[in-house]
Amino acid sequence: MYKKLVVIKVGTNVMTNKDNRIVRPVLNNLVRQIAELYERDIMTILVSSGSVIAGKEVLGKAKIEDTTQRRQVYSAIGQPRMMRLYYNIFRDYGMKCAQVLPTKRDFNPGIHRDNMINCIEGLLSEGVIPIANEDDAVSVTMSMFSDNDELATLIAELMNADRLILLTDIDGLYDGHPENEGSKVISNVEPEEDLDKYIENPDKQEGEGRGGMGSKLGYAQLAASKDIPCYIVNGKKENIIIDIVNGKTVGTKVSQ
Ligand SMILES: Nc1ncnc2c1ncn2[C@@H]1O[C@H](COP(=O)(O)OP(=O)(O)O)[C@@H](O)[C@H]1O
Ligand SMILES: N[C@@H](CCC(=O)OP(=O)(O)O)C(=O)O
Repeated sequence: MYKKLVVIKVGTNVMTNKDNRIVRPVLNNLVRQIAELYERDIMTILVSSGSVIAGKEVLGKAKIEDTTQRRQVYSAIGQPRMMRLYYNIFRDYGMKCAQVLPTKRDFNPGIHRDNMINCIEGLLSEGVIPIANEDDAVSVTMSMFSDNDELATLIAELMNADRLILLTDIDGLYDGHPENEGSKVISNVEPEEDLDKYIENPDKQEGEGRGGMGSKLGYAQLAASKDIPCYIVNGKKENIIIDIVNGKTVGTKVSQ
């Protein structure tokens, strides 16, 4: 069995370059660190975005006009591509991974929730890394998470994780516009702190992910309020996950 459980969420922006192409070395680097944790008996549940952008890479500009249907189609094409990438990289590290695609209603108390716990527990007990993403192919409006930061927080809570790590494309939460020279990363945040004034509204194109720093911080604070320390850190940095687990001060830590 394992000693600790960590939930790691990787956003679309982390795994793509400025042309919105998926950068494989970023995924390699992520899996390398998960494999290192595994050797230390720390199991990971990976929550990975990327299916929409992976589908867009294949299909290009779609003829479908309805934005919901377009997202469903991109994701249905992209999700198996993401899993093929992960499957191959995990195999290179001598590890196994598996796919879990929940919708929001699966978290309501009841049989779906119990089944999901059962499956994830089974995978972890076999040393298999569960990779979760929202089931974008079937979840629309009511059954959608606001974004994968919400999914990661719900999974961390569901599985009593010891830590939640939200990998993004920036060093943490800044105390001003991230591009202003004077802005600095806030190292520690408490669950009840109101930091809305620091959040810049996102301007995202289709496939570039959902949410934004505001919702990320909100979910990090929610996890922290349930006694799960959460880290908002730059997933493009080489050893960021290992640094957190080794107790280094990196990015923004949200905790009680
Ligand atoms: N105060 C802030 N500090 C840091 N980032 C911020 C802030 N306000 C807005 N942002 C934006 O939030 C983005 C990260 O959120 P998001 O795009 O949702 O990431 P992800 O795709 O990883 O979930 C950053 O790239 C940055 O442009
Ligand atoms: N489920 C979607 C991503 C949704 C999402 O939350 O994206 P992001 O803000 O990049 O974490 C996908 O796989 O493309």
